[in-house]
Amino acid sequence: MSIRASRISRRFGDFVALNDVSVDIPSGGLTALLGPSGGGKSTLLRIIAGLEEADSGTVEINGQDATRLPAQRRNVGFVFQHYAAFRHLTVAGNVGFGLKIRRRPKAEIAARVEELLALVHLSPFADRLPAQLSGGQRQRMALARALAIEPAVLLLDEPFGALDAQVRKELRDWLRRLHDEVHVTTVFVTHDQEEALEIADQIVVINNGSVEQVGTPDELYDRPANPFVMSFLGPVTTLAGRLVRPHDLELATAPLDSGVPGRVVRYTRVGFEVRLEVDITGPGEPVTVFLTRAEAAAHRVETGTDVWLRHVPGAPDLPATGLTMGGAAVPERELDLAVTAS
Ligand SMILES: Nc1ncnc2c1ncn2[C@@H]1O[C@H](COP(=O)(O)OP(=O)(O)OP(=O)(O)O)[C@@H](O)[C@H]1O
Repeated sequence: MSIRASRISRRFGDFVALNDVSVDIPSGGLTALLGPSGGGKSTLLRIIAGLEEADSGTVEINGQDATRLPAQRRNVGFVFQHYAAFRHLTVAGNVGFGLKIRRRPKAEIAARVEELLALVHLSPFADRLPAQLSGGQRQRMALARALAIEPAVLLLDEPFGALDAQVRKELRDWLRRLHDEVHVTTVFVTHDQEEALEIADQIVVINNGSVEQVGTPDELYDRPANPFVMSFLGPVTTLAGRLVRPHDLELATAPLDSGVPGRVVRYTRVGFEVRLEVDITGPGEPVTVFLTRAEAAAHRVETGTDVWLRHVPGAPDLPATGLTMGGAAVPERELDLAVTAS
C-alpha cells in the first residue's frame, strides 16, 4: 500500500509545523522520517494516520483519497514511544484486543494471536501481564497488537525511543527482519540518524517543517543535498572552506600535494577510533580528523605532531557557508564537531 502526502501544511497558532510538505512512500518499504526534535515528523505521521488534520493538502493511501477518512477507517496500525497497554489484560489479550472488538470468531483470534506472538518472539509470555515484561518486550507486544488487525500500513512514532541503547539496537535489527518477513508498508519516526541509516529503505529528512532531502541511506550519505543533511547524518568539520567528514580526511606527517599544514592539539582514543583536533597554520578553526587506530599508529601521531591534511578525492564535500544549525537542530553529540563549521 503506497502512501502519498501532497502539499501538507499545518500550523499551531502562529507556528508553522509543516510547510507545504510532499512525501511519496512506496508500497512494502520501510521509510524513516528523520530529523531534529520539533521538525514536524510526528505531526506528519499523525496526519497520515488520521489522528491530526492538515490545514491544507491531501493524503492518499493506495491511490485512494484518505484526507477526510477517520483514523479507524484508514486501516493503519500505530505504535507510539510510550505504548499504553491494557494493564489488566494478558499479553495475549492485548494483542488480540483489536480483533475482539471487531467481533472476530474466538478460534480465529486465538490462532492469529499465537502466530503474532511467535513472530515477535513472545510466545512464552502470552499469559503474563504487561507489567511483567521488560520495556523491549512491551514494545514488541505493541507491534504485535498493531499488526493484529492486518493494517495496510504500519506507522511507528519513535517506537524504541524510551529504551536504552543496547535494547534499541536489538529491536531495530529485529524490526528490519520482521519487516523482511511481513512486508507491510512501514513508516517510522526517528531523530537517530544511525537508526535510519541502518534499517530504512528510504529516508525523508525533515527539518523546520520542510523536507530537506529524500533518498536511500546511501544516496543521502554519499550525496547530501545540503550542509544540513550532511551534518545531520554524521559528524562534519571544515577544511579550506569545505564541509567534509572527519574520516574522509587524509593525514600525512610530511608535506602533501595541496595539503593543508597544521599541528595536532588534541588526541583522543574512542574505542577503535582515534580523534584528532588539528590547529591549522594561519587563520581558521581547528579541524577534526578521525583515523583508525592502525593509521594513527602508522603515522606515529600524538599531540604536538606537525601534519598535513587533504580531503580524500571523491568523498562528499559541500561549501561550508550557509550551514544553519539553528538551536537544537543538530544532535548534541555532533555539536562539538559541527560548530567548527559555523
Ligand atoms: N498540538 C500542538 N499544539 C501546539 N504545537 C504543537 C502541537 N503539536 C506539535 N506542535 C509543535 O509543532 C512542532 C512539530 O512537532 P512534531 O511533534 O511534529 O515534531 P517532531 O519532529 O516529531 O519532534 P520530536 O522528535 O521532538 O517529536 C513542534 O515545535 C511542536 O511543539
